[in-house]
Amino acid sequence: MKTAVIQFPGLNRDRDMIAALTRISGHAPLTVWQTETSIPDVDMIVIPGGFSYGDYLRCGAIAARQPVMQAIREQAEKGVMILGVCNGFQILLEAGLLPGALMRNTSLRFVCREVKLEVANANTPFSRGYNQGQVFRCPVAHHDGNYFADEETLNRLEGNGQIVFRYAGGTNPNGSARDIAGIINEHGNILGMMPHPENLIEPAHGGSDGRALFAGALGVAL
Ligand SMILES: NC(=O)CC[C@H](N)C(=O)O
Repeated sequence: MKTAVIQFPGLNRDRDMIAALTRISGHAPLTVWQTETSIPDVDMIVIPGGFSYGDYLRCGAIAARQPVMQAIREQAEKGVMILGVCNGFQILLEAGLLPGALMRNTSLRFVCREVKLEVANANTPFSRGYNQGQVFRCPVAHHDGNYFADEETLNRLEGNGQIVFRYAGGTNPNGSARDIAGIINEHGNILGMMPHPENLIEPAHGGSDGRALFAGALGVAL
């Protein structure tokens, strides 16, 4: 399984993502800078978290308009798996690759803590490493994680099984509609999620609940 990690100025979780992908797949991902207009053939492209362009304008808005996004769009159309985590999720929304928006947390504070996630749909390439309904631990760290979409869109996401992860056990940290933590596109190859599974993959992190996401997506053993 070959992977690529996209880099924008201001991201800070790219190193964690590269480490997670390397440890779990056994291969270092390619790194692709935002000015590239093509992406070599890989099985999964990851947009990691952080503060691209200092979160100016809106989180992810400037990154979403850089040249590499056209290349991501082309790969997505070919069916390549695209994963956006946190700022990566914000970028996918700003690029129109996923529906809805991420607004300021209802607390108006940056929230850095652990939450519980429930697998609302285990039948996707990104969640197949978990069981349907499984609840697992995952860290979050963001100030704009409050997922919003109009009722019609929320109903459609729900009806199609496009809500993949939900905050569980009253741990919704940001006010997201219907406790949404992660959604997938209709075609089933683009996933955006606010929490950071790459930060809980080995005992030194205090647990390895995030590992199944990558192992499942990459088709490797846990
Ligand atoms: N960890 C992250 O990716 C943070 C995303 C974004 N900068 C926010 O705070 O909402």
